[in-house]
Amino acid sequence: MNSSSASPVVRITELKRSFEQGGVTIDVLRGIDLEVRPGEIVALLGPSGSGKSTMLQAIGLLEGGFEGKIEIAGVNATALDGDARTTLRRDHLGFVYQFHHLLPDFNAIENVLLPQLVAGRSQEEATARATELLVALGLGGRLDHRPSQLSGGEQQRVAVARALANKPGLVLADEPTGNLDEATADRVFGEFLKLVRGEGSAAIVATHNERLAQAMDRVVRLHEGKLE
Ligand SMILES: Nc1ncnc2c1ncn2[C@@H]1O[C@H](COP(=O)(O)OP(=O)(O)OP(=O)(O)O)[C@@H](O)[C@H]1O
Repeated sequence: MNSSSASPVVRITELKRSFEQGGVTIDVLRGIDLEVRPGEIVALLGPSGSGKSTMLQAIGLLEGGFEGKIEIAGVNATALDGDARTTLRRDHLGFVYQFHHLLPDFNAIENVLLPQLVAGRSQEEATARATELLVALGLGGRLDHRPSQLSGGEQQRVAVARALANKPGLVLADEPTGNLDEATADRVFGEFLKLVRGEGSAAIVATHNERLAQAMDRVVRLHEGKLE
């Protein structure tokens, strides 16, 4: 089956999200439709405040309060209860944020192991997978370093390895290199793309950076609550 005929890893229909602030309603997402195919890497561009993070949080099943439909791997997530959503998220989604959110008391390999153990993988299997990913990201010599003993670029690489650990069909990345200097951001972003492509995962990557966006398979733009 080629990727154009494969069913989408995510399908969003008429996604809407508003916030009440001081008695005023702000309509941030005003009806978003998007389909992402397996292995497709989509850049989500838009100015600050346009709703990129809000959209990723909805797709990541991290927040309620929206209208519309979100299907992940063919499952209508909007119809699920909390536990079933958590399982769907764990089995199909990986997350990378602007700040690494690694656990400070655990070293690199443990940070990548933990989500796999939660998903029921054996310690041996999880260790092998974590090592494979960290080595692929050039961190073979940093496996037992804690986040505070790593550079910013290294911390983000560990966060990338953690996001991919459970082989998610879809990675959601919110400004994944936004906290790094330009040269480091370019390097880490290149490694991120290579690894995601190698793994065959799809991704939606929110960014301000037009140049990084052009390296992806497709660019969509958020403007006044709609995708262009
Ligand atoms: N919990 C909330 N309560 C009220 N308003 C919110 C809340 N979360 C987001 N907003 C508003 O929604 C709009 C979109 O925010 P969002 O963080 O999604 O934008 P963004 O495109 O990711 O911006 P940036 O690129 O600066 O991260 C903003 O105007 C923001 O103030």
